[in-house]
Amino acid sequence: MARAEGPEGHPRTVLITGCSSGIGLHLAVKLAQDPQQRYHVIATMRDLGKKEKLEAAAGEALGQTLTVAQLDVCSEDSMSACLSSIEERSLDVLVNNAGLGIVGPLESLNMADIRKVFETNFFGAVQLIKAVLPSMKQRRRGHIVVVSSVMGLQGVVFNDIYSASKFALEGFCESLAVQLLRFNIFVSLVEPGPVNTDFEAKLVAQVSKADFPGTDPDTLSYFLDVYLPASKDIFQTLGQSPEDIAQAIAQVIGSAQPSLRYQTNALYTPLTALKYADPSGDLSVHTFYRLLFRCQPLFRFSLCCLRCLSGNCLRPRVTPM
Ligand SMILES: NC(=O)C1=CN([C@@H]2O[C@H](COP(=O)(O)OP(=O)(O)OC[C@H]3O[C@@H](n4cnc5c(N)ncnc54)[C@H](OP(=O)(O)O)[C@@H]3O)[C@@H](O)[C@H]2O)C=CC1
Ligand SMILES: CC1=C(/C=C/C(C)=C/C=C/C(C)=C/C=O)C(C)(C)CCC1
Repeated sequence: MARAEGPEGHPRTVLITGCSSGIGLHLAVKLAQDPQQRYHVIATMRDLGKKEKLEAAAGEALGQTLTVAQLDVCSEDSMSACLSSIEERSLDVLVNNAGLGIVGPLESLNMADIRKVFETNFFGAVQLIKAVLPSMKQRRRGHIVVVSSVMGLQGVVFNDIYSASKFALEGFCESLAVQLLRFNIFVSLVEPGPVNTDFEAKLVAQVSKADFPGTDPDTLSYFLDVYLPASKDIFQTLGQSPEDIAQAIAQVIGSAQPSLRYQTNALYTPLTALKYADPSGDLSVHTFYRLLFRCQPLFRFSLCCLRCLSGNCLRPRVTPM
């Protein structure tokens, strides 16, 4: 089986979506600053007005091994314009990173916001992958990377829609991988747990503006008083950095025989493993239920232990004002 690398000595062209912040920004910079100069990065974002942060982080790589381009994954025109501008450089690696979060009681979410999450997280990736497949198949070479999530493997309470959008990506990639292997094209799902980027802040901002129509008091209390504080703990205790994820994705891209799945957070894997230990789902549901509703104090204690085990017990805790 041919290796996933490009032709000898030529840098591989990598297109990344969602590079205005977070994981996408860190990955674009990391690949563009590759010591062996193995990559030419096309770092895309939907709003070029936000490119300063990326350009500042890219330093001398800007204009050399890093090009910034506009791409809104929800717009077919934007995608076609971006892809045709790179026609002469056929794409070796596509990283579908762009994504949108949504959290809260299902009754309180409106269908337009629900659809926007699927348009971005799922159909945006589908549209791009569909567009690049013919040229990758023609060249019998390519690597499609999708930034999924632990929530694409195991649902999390009050993350019903977001998790569903990532499950959709998992089923899509799992199916595509078999056919593409025939063409020496690899598909890789990267599944981070909580990552400390703007992602969580955007969710908190959404929640602070929400008035939760159609939600009963008990559900609202479980969400606001139980889930949100526990979720904050999780980000503080288990949260990885966008740099950690960029490093993990760079290794996936540099692999000669990339796998289909890569979880990035060893502390989270016991939770995504539960459903394989008990296919009925009872173990997963009851474990999450107990972690959330039964052992709040113990859960926080166990998170503190996890934090200490992972060597972060000296990490300054930001206490809400
Ligand atoms: N943070 C976390 O805990 C985790 C995140 N993930 C996934 O990682 C990926 C990156 O998220 P992260 O870096 O954390 O968060 P950020 O919110 O920092 O990054 C999300 C990026 O997606 C972009 N984006 C959103 N909608 C579109 C669109 N229609 N077209 C193009 N770009 C778009 C955003 O651009 P803009 O600035 O214009 O909004 C932003 O650049 C997402 O797929 C997310 O689901 C997975 C596991 C954990
Ligand atoms: C683990 C866990 C919880 C929260 C998990 C969270 C909040 C995970 C976030 C993952 C993200 C942000 C993925 C993004 O794609 C609860 C429900 C609080 C309690 C039960 C155990």
